[in-house]
Amino acid sequence: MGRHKVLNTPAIRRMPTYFHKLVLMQQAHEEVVSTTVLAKYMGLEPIIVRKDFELTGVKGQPGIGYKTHELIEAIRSYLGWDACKKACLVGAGSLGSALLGYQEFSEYGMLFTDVFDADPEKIDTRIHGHLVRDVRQMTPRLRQARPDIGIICVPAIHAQAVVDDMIACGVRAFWNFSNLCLQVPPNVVVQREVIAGGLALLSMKLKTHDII
Ligand SMILES: NC(=O)c1ccc[n+]([C@@H]2O[C@H](COP(=O)([O-])OP(=O)(O)OC[C@H]3O[C@@H](n4cnc5c(N)ncnc54)[C@H](O)[C@@H]3O)[C@@H](O)[C@H]2O)c1
Repeated sequence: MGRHKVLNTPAIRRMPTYFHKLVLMQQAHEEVVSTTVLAKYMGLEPIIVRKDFELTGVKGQPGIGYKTHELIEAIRSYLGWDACKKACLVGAGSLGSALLGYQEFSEYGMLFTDVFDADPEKIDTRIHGHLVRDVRQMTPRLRQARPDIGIICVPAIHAQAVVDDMIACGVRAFWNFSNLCLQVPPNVVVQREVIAGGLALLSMKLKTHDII
């Protein structure tokens, strides 16, 4: 069995927040940034921020900090946002349409190259400029287009079948928005996104702070 590098998930989850703040700082012509400033902004200990930046390979100057543009590029490279990834979205409903309209994905190196749906009302229409194709055309199209990422926005009951078809076409990474834990072979990676998880945490914070 292949050995996988253990990912520092909390650090990876913090990277986009650093990135967005650094871009704002760059726009404000702040050419140098210290870990103390970022740590205060994020409510973290400076040592955590320093260790996170170490992962990217960027070098700061003691007593001065990091060059903002170098840090931005180091984070971009560490996250693989400097390489273009082709994404195929299946299920162009409420959520799928919202994702298709999110312009910033291109800054993170992700481009929508294919969109599929099963609804005759949506097929052959354009959503945020992206052509929606009949899901029955998916297999021949994907064998040719070879997307890097499959984005799953279909109802849970259809998600596994859609993913199985995509795996058969060679798709090896899935961003799963459906309310289903997908079963995939070991050479396939899945990242499940659950907005309800954030809401659950917020609800618990409300409860424990006795706000409601
Ligand atoms: N992860 C989250 O936090 C989160 C948030 C919202 C919705 N969801 C989930 O995302 C999915 C989509 O939600 P929505 O609100 O956009 O629903 P929706 O009904 O608006 O959209 C679903 C779309 O999938 C299409 N579809 C159905 N079966 C298909 C198939 N076999 N092949 C291709 N397309 C097919 C439908 O025609 C429709 O356009 C659901 O599974 C929902 O539970 C998850």
